[in-house]
Formats: sequence, C-alpha cells, structure tokens
Amino acid sequence: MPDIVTQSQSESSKSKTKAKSRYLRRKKERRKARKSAAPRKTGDKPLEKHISNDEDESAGEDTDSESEDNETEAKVIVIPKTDGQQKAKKEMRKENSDERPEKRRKVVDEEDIQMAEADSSPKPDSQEHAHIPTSMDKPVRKSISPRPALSAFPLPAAPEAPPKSVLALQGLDQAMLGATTVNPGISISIVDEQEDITFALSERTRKRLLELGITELFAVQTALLPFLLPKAPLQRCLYMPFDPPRDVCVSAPTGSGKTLAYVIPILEILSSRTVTHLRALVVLPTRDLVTQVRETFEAIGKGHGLKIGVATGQHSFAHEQAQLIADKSSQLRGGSSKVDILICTPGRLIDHLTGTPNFSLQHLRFLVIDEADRLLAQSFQDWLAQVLAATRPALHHQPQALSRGHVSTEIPFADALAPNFLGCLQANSFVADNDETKHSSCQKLLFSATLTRDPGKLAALDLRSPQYFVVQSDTAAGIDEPVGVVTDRFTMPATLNEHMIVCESSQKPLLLFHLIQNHNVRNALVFTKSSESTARLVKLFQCFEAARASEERATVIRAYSSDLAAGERKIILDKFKAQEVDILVCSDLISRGIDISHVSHVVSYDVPVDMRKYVHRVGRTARAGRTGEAWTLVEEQEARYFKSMLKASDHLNRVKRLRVSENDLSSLAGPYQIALQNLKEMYTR
Ligand SMILES: Nc1ncnc2c1ncn2[C@@H]1O[C@H](COP(=O)(O)OP(=O)(O)OP(=O)(O)O)[C@@H](O)[C@H]1O
Repeated sequence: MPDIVTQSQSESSKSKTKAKSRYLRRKKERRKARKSAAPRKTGDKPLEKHISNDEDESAGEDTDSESEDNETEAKVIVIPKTDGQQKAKKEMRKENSDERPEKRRKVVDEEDIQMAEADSSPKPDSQEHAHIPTSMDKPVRKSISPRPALSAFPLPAAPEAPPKSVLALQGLDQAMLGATTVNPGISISIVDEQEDITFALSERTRKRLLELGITELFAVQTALLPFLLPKAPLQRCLYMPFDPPRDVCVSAPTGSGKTLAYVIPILEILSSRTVTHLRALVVLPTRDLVTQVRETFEAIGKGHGLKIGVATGQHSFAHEQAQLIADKSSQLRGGSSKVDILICTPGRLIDHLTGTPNFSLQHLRFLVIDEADRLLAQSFQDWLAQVLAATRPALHHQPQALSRGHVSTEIPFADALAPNFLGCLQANSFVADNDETKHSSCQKLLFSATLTRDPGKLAALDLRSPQYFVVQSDTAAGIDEPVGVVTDRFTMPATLNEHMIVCESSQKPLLLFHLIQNHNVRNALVFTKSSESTARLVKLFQCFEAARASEERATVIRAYSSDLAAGERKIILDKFKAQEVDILVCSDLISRGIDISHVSHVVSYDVPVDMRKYVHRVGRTARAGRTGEAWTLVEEQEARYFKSMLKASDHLNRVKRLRVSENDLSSLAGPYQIALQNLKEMYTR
C-alpha cells in the first residue's frame, strides 16, 4: 500500500511539474506578445513604471511597493490602451479563465491621475510653479497628500467703541471744531474810558449803558464785541462788497446777555448811515420775544437816531405796511423802508416779503436769528430759503426781482441799489468802474443756549466762513473735547440750584402747594405739559387757596397759555413783571428767551420732554448772575427716563434729590380734599 501511495504521489508531482512549466511557458509567450503589441513612440522616455488596466497581479504589486519606497523618485507614465493591447488582453483572459480568477485590483485611471495633478498643483503665483509639471515627471499614487485643514478665521467681535467726543466730531465742519471757547467768569468794566480801547464803543453808547446800570460787559459780550466791532473803519462799513464779513454762531447759557451782544454792534455800525434802508433784521420765534428785543434796542439805541420796527401780526397787515414802507406806490428797485431795524417773527416776515411792494432785503447788513435751533427746526413756508434768496440778486438778474410787486424795464435809481445788486442793471445802461464780483454785505448772526450741532441744518444757512463762540467753563469741557458745541452738553448758569422730587402722580398738586407754602415762593413760573393742564392746575390752586382760608395774603396764581388772546397774555405778563401776580402757570410758550429778572423759582410740574426744553425752562431763573431755584416733579414711572436724560447730558450730578415726607403733606391734606371736591362740582355744573 505504501508503494502504491508513493507511485501515485510521484505521478501527481510529475503532472504538477508539467502544469507549472506549461504555465510558465504561456506566461513567457504572453509577455512576448505584449511587448510586440505595444510599439514605443519615437522620443518617448524609457519606461520606469507602467501602469495599465491589463497589468498582471505581480506587476501591480511590484508597482505599489516601489512607489512606496521611492515616492519622490518614482516616475509613472500612463500609456493609453492600444487596440493591440486590448486584443491580447482578451485572448489572455480567455486562456486563463480556467486557471485562476482574476483578483480585483486597485485601478488607477488616467482621469484620476489628471485630477490628482490638478488638485496638488501649486498655486499660480507661488514660486514653485516656475516648473510646470507634466504627467511624465509627476508622482501619482502617493503624491496626493491629505489637504491641511483650513486655517480658522477669527470669530466676529465688535470693535471697541470710539470715545463719545470722537463720535460727536463726526460730520462737523472745521469751523465748529475751531470754535472760540469763552470763560463765563470773564467780565470787563466799561466805567473807565481807558479800558474801552478793545471794543471801541462810542461815547454815546457807553453813556447809555451806564445810564441803564450796565457797568461791565458779560463774557459773551467781551468775545462778540471786538469781533463784530473791529477798530478798522473799513470793517465797520455798511457795505462790504469786496471783503464781506464772516458769519457768527454763538452758544451761551441762558441769561448770559446774548441780546446785548448783538444789539450793541448793530446800533454802533448802523448809526453811521445817512439814508434809511432796512439794514438789520432780527428774527425771533414768538411775539413776546419780539417785544422784549425791541425794548432792548430802544433802550440802548436812544439818541442814535435809528428807527426800529416790528412785524408780528399783532396789528393788521396794512397797518404794518404803513409802519415799514415809506413809498408803496413808486416802482423802486432798491426798495423803500421807514425803518433801519426790523424785529419780526418768521411768518409775518414772509408775508411782507411776498406781499409788500418795495419791501427789500438787499441792503441788509445784519441778519440775526435768535433762538436759532428753534427757528431752524421751523420749516414754515421754507422761510429761511426765502429770506436768504432776498439778500442776493436773482440768478437770472431780472430787474423785477429786485423788489417785490413791481415790474419795470426803466433804468432804476442807481443810488437805491445795494452794491451787489448793481449787476442787475442792464449792461448798456450802467457802466461800473470795477468789474469785480460784489458780494452781499449781510452778516448772519446765530444765537442760542442750545445751538444746533446738526450740520445739515447749519448748511441751510449758507454761512460764510463762520466763527463759533461757545461760552462754557473749563470744567465743562473734557480734555479730549475741544468745545461743548460738539457734544450734547449745555452749560447752565453757575448760580442755578436744581432739584428733583420723585412722587406719585396723584400727589403732585398737593406737593406743589406744599413747596409753595413751605418755601414761601413768590415770583415763580410753573411749567405744565399743555394749556389744558395749565387751566386745571390754576383752578385747583385757586380752590385750595379759598379752602385754606389763611390769614396770610393769598397767593395770586394765573394761567399763561396759547388759549389766551395776545392782549390778555400781555396784560398777565405785565402784571407778573409788576409782581401783582405771584405765580404764572404756563406751557412751554414762554420757556424760551423771556427775561423777567425777579423770577426766583422755576417749577417743572410736568417733566420736560427733552434736555433742550429743560435747559430753557430752568433758564428763566438765575439770570444775569442772580441766584435761582429749579424744581422738577417727577412721577415714579418717569424717574428712570428723566435721570437718563440728565445723565446723557452729563448733568445728573447737578440735580439733587429733594424728599418730602407724608407728614409734611398731612397739614395741607384737609384743604386739599375740600379743593378737590369744589373743583369737581365746578366741572359738573
Ligand atoms: N453787561 C450786562 N450787565 C448787566 N446786565 C446785563 C448785561 N448784559 C445783559 N444783562 C441783562 O441780563 C439779562 C439776560 O440777558 P439776555 O436776555 O440777553 O440773556 P440771553 O443770553 O439772551 O438768555 P436766553 O438764552 O434765556 O434768551 C437781561 O435782563 C439783560 O438786561
């Protein structure tokens, strides 16, 4: 048995050897056939590695191992499959189909290689790209290294906010940034004649000021007078067509004397005039202010021989025309005027500009806009644009555009025309000795305690190289803030004491009565939010005074609001000025500009809606260096808003909290309840 086994083993090994040699022979033949089937192109480099779909398994394995070992040196050439190759491959497969199945191999295709090249190719702008690789010298399989992770972008973060002062400067013109800061503590005596060298005040004006008890000039006046009243005579001229004056913007606290700062220079310069023309126009927001400024002009200008007129609509239009215009019937190109100075409200001014013959602004030397921020916010009939246009000749130089209401082609009286309007004459009718452009001599002066910083609104004024003056203490301006005019801070009078009283809404009337009784307040202004609340509060207070039935003199309280006719308002205001009325309850109608020297207290019964309103209300007291008290009653739900408003203007620390206990109020509770009952009956009747 063992022999049999041995024999059969030897037979089988023989047959195996035969099969192996047959396999090797066929393999050899296949190689030969493959070599002959793949003709090499002329110029082709010798093949170092040949990858194709028809490679046998061992060749594929060799290729892998080589490329791993010599990754950097390996050169791979992709040879496109030829028809011969494909044929040979098919034959071979046929032959080998019975021998062993073809293993699945990783196939690297021509297209894959191209993509790999594209991916790993250097950036066009990199230096490495100086050598453009070809498929001949490019490593393929292992050359595709994993892409590095994208570098992380920094997370979005808000940049640090620029300082408030930097923000405030945005969009402001250089003129505003170059404002002159004036210390409110400065004053200059006008008693000593030698001191007066700076301002060159005329003897007549100085005497008049002294007669009125004005012995020194306040800070804003010390800055404005040398600027508006230069010593050089040429700069005091009525007409300056070739060297027009610079415009001026002034921001100074309430009661600091802004009115005199323009009244004195206007009177001084206009007093040199021979012919009466309308040369100074002062625009104010209310009739009351017009009356007040007229009184100041008349007081200081007594003896100057200048005529002062007003236009507020208080009188009929025909009456005003008769007061303002000397000649309504003739056709005068240069206009006609009975007044040198006109003080008016914007509405009535526009009425005269459009409806009064020979009313002309071509001779204006001064255009004053007092309470400028309020007036610039008023777009009534586009009044500002109309006024500015009337100070310049019309673009098309139409003779009829000179003064409204007349159309004529006759040669006008040359002496009636302002120099900058002479160009309007027909060329052949008037020969000028000088062809240089003539400018308007009108100098614009803007005043306010809360002058606007809005560049857009200021641009509407078409200011000529304006000079800004800001009256504020050194401490009010921060180190990095050149001037307060560029921030939301408003300078308050140093002599003003400010308090707020936080209370429940229902307690407010009783609290007000307590403050008035307890502090023995006389000469007070009480501001409410509307004319209705004004009337209600006055009635309640009158009922309260009646119910109190005290032996002391009853406090006289009156309402002052737009509900009253102008005549009635004037009577009440005069009584208050004469101290016949103790307390005037009013809406914001007189919160601006009104100057009543003896006002000792200002009470904001309703909180002001914004900081500007607050500044003007409290500014009715502590004027011209006097002391004054300002109280604001703040309802509990308003406290937060009110405080943040003050804080935004850097003013919170100036307003102290005043506390009133329930006990303090209890003594007045009885008459107050009676007053409420009486008022109720009054309204139900
Ligand atoms: N040099 C001065 N000497 C004494 N009193 C003066 C002087 N200048 C002005 N006054 C007085 O100071 C008061 C306030 O002046 P004015 O009304 O011009 O203030 P204002 O700055 O215009 O205030 P507001 O912004 O509230 O209108 C007036 O009664 C005025 O007569």
